[in-house]
Amino acid sequence: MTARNISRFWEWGRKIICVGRNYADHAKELKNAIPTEPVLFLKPPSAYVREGSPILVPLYTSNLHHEVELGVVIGKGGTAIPQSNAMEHVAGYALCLDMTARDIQDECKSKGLPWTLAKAFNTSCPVSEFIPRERIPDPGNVKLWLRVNDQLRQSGCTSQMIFSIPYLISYISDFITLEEGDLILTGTPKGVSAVQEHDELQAGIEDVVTMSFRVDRQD
Ligand SMILES: O=C([O-])CC(=O)C(=O)O
Ligand SMILES: [Mg+2]
Repeated sequence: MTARNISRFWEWGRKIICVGRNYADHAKELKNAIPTEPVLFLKPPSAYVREGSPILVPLYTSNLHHEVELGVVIGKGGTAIPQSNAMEHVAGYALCLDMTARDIQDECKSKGLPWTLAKAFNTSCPVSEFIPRERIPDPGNVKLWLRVNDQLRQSGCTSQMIFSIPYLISYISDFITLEEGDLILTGTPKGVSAVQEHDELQAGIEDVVTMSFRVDRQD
């Protein structure tokens, strides 16, 4: 029997926990209040898409947005993890996109309904290759960027996060047990905008990784 390899965590079928409004500049651009506690939502493992496969625009949206985010891959599970030990639970990182049907999210927000169809559809979580934690010694200070058809749309630094990675791991694990292979999306900086069929998205963590995805309409 071969041991499972964390570097293909997206094949493990574990959960994807997303943090929203973790950058003040992004909360402001969508006219949301700055949160006093992390805003959490989930994506299913079927949301994963890897380079080489397209991001598919759901048929029900006419305003699909990109959100570039640092993803944290859990290496050691736990419940009620103290902040002081939190980084021992991290196996590594991945650059992620939190693809969002903004029109559907707006409708859900105004009706007080959950964001599931806005956030959790197939291909709503493009991910880069796995980045072992040694390659990002200070995850609280890395630059993220995203370009659409070679135009810079998002550029931010994880130092702008409202809630730090150790805080998020500790907070989430108080309510949702973290398991090896889980992924935490840590929120997006400002600059989110719409993408169309045939667009090319390129994103990167400065000096660490780049990835590219094409946008296609669903048949
Ligand atoms: O949809 C939103 O604005 C919330 C979110 O995911 C983020 O801030 O990254
Ligand atoms: Mg997001």
